[in-house]
Amino acid sequence: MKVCLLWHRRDLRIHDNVGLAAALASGLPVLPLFIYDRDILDHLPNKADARLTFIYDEVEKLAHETEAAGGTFLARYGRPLEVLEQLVKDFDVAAVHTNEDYEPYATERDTAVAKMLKKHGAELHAYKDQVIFAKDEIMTKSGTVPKVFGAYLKAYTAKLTDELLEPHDSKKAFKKANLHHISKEKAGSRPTLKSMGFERKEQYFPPVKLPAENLVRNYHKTRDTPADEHGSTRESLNLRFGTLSVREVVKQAKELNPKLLAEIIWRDFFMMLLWHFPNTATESYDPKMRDIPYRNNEDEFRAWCEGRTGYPLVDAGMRQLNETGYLPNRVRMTVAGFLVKHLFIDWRWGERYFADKLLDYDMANNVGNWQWMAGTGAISAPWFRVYSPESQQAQVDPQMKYIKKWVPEVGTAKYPKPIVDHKFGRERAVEAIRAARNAAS
Ligand SMILES: Cc1cc2nc3c(=O)[nH]c(=O)nc-3n(C[C@H](O)[C@H](O)[C@H](O)COP(=O)(O)OP(=O)(O)OC[C@H]3O[C@@H](n4cnc5c(N)ncnc54)[C@H](O)[C@@H]3O)c2cc1C
Repeated sequence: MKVCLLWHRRDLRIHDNVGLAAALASGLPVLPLFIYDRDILDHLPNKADARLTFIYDEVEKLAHETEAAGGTFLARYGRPLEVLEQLVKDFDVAAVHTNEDYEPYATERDTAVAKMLKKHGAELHAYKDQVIFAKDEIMTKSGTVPKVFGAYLKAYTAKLTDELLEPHDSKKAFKKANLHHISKEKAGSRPTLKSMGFERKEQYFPPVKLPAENLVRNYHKTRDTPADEHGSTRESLNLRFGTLSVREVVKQAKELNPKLLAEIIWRDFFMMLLWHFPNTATESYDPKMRDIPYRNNEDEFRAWCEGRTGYPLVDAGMRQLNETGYLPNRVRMTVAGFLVKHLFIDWRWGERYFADKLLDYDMANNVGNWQWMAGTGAISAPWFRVYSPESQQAQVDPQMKYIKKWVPEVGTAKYPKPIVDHKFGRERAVEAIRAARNAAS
């Protein structure tokens, strides 16, 4: 019997899922699938990984929901190309449905998968699901890639109709009649964290639900208060893994708070930029910023990683990141700016460190924001702008509530002296960047 696969990746949910809705409507019985991708997992630095724990729990939830609806959920550990080729041989797979992923690794992988499937007479169907507008759906009037956020935002909100935010009815169609059921032996057992060589890492994960209405209404007033745990939505993790649908998130923001809507649109913006310029995952977008003589002092980098710079807001942020896998946006900006300007360390070092630590790590958002802070991106703060960590602290944590939580020894003899003087660090970076830019032009 011919079947189709629904290959889950960054869309770990049944409701409002474009690819799943299309698979269920295709007329072929659907076998949902998740692949624990060795090409990604083999590079994780720790065997106890909170993100993998989150993914594992969500995949198990999907498996149980599928069984409860009368279907079979497949889970495999391996390399997607090999796993899919084996599944095509084991089952009579006519099509694989999936939702698009715009990261460079994912686009290359999907091209290879489509080619392999074609060889076997099957097709790959990929759908836009994790953003509202992708690729070149929003361009400038002259047809170029937008690099001014204000203009992009204007064009985006003008195009953002309520119909686009209507949920896709994947949940309604997720029933026995549309699902394929096979025996446990044929389905094979699902990998466990242990069988993949990992262990659980318990960490706080924000609940899989929309943020409270009250929080969203007040978001513009509370978002820059790191001491307030409910100051921002904490929806980044659920957006990252698609446990919430972007349409429900955008719909809520559109109805309740334009500032929040604009922040969420940054996410689409950075994904669009990375899709157009995949080289910027590892290279500065601005050619004049590619030969900056960063100092890259390893001891200072370590002090930054461990929250020992002598700048309380930077240290509080890095300690929060290390312990919880989360950082509020304004503190992300402060620690990033400090690394790339005051310590004058390559933005890629910081980007990689965040990639290891952030629960909500997303290549497009991380790279985009790091390049913004370093002044190297397609869109950036001016390269000569250097934020003072002390002024940031006075603005966002005047009572030092946040700082005292994470750096209890602040103000005592145990707390280190500043690793670099603000004025000295600022001038050192600005002069070196100016000289490198002049040499490049
Ligand atoms: C150096 C640096 C690195 C970052 N790395 C990441 C990352 O790896 N993954 C990630 O999701 N966000 C990243 N951000 C953006 C932002 O800090 C987080 O999305 C936000 O702090 C998550 O908390 P929240 O969900 O409560 O955000 P809220 O303030 O409640 O915002 C709601 C949603 O809007 C989106 N958003 C908000 N601010 C931004 C922004 N500046 N850029 C892109 N999207 C945004 C996110 O999806 C977020 O969940 C980074 C920012 C900086 C300065």
